[in-house]
Amino acid sequence: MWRRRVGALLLRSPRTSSSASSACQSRRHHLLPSEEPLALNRLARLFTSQAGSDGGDTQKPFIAFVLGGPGSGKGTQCTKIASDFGFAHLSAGDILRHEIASGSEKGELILEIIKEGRIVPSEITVELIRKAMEMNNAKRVLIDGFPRCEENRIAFERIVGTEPDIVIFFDCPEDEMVKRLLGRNQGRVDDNIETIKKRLKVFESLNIPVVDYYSSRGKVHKINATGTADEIFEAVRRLFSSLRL
Ligand SMILES: Nc1ncnc2c1ncn2[C@@H]1O[C@H](COP(=O)(O)OP(=O)(O)OP(=O)(O)O)[C@@H](O)[C@H]1O
Ligand SMILES: O=c1ccn([C@@H]2O[C@H](COP(=O)(O)O)[C@@H](O)[C@H]2O)c(=O)[nH]1
Ligand SMILES: [Mg+2]
Repeated sequence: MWRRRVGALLLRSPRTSSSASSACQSRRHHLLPSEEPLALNRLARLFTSQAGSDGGDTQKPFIAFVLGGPGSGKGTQCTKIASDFGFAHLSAGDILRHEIASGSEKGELILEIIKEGRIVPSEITVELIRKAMEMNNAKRVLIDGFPRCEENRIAFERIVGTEPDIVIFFDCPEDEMVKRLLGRNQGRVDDNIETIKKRLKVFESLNIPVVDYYSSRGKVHKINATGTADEIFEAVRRLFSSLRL
């Protein structure tokens, strides 16, 4: 049942991508039509490998997108959710930084984009996330810091063939986010005031529309991200305890 739906979604023409692509990246970054059957095969493997004890039927993982501005505390809260609620934590930013560290040609392109606070082409990020999901083979997945823009969202839904079950949105004032980022001290190339300003602009103009889209579909859970990490996690804990996982 699930795989049939995946197939239908993958074979669907990308109806909305042309209008969304200009808002995020140029169209040359879309998957070529000839690549789609390959994606379908890979995806069939992904969800076939998750057959549970329900007679071998494929089982879709529970997916939570975790969104919020730079420094809103997504990574901090995801670590806690993963540990208390048994989720795999896939940070899109970490996955991209891992690709940079691998020394690949793709990594060089990613590094230049991250330094400028821009958004990496959708097919690069979605493919890396898809691979990470396949390797994790988890039944509950947090996807931290993705999708960054409408084009990312559409590419994920088309290539992975599903929507998130829920979207967590950490709502934090800009001055607090800037303070946290400048104090993070993890040697990130984008934790400097020039890049932070660009990231905040990109967040407002491209990421908020994704939150609005999922709000209109009733999927967004907004969490006040001010206060201590433990105080915020109390609200997060209440939410996750109320979910039927
Ligand atoms: N509630 C909080 N109060 C104060 N500092 C916090 C809080 N939550 C996280 N931090 C700190 O703020 C910094 C940014 O947090 P974190 O890395 O979790 O944010 P993020 O949303 O993942 O950021 P990015 O989008 O840049 O990856 C870290 O140094 C973290 O320890
Ligand atoms: O889906 C994504 C996620 C991240 N990026 C780029 O990486 C940096 C850092 O991301 P964090 O989530 O803050 O770790 C972000 O500013 C983007 O440049 C991306 O392009 N797409
Ligand atoms: Mg983070």
